[in-house]
Amino acid sequence: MPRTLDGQITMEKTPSYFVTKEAPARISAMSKDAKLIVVVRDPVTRVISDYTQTLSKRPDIPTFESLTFKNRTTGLIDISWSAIQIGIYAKHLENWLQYFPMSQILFVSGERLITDPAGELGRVQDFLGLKRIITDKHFYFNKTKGFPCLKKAEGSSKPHCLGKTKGRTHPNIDPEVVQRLREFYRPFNMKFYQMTGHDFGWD
Ligand SMILES: Nc1ncnc2c1ncn2[C@@H]1O[C@H](COP(=O)(O)OS(=O)(=O)O)[C@@H](OP(=O)(O)O)[C@H]1O
Repeated sequence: MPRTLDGQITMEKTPSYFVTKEAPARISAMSKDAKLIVVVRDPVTRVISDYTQTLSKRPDIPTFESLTFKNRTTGLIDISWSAIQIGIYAKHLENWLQYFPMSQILFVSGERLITDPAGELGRVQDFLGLKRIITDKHFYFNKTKGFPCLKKAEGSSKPHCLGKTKGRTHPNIDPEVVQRLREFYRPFNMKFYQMTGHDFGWD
């Protein structure tokens, strides 16, 4: 990681940190004052998104349903599937709270990042102690992409949307399977809302 000069903030992003058991101890050993930012979305949509990403790389993987259930008849969810595990946010957060106080962790809503990117980035800027430089005027809704995009990319005068691997169309999943996943995640979501003091509205 490059050295941080006065007036600079060094940021590092790795999606798997939040769910890696060893990460909190390692990061705390590096810097106890580090601020942690985690983007979380409805774990049910997350697992479908995760599956969509794997499917795009390996079209021969089993169906979503067969990966989700250990036993389809009883509705027993296969919690050994990493895509299911990752969405149990309360469990992962417990690990982090052994090393960091909640005041050093910001959970960004993945849903609001789409519906109100400037609002969510406002929270990020406040959390980092920065002036609110990024505001509504930096974004526009791109109808083709179906997502908000930047009016101007950094160092360029051209608009910029995220790439093709962000915002893929999800396959249709049997509503019964989705319902079962909702039931599975509900208690973990409730616990997560309690721990963070924030209702993300995923039910
Ligand atoms: N502005 C904008 N444009 C495009 N996509 C957006 C945007 N904001 C949030 N998202 C959501 O980001 C999801 C992909 O991010 P990931 O978390 O998979 O990224 S990462 O690979 O883990 O870094 C991606 O998930 P999918 O829709 O499942 O592809 C998007 O829903």
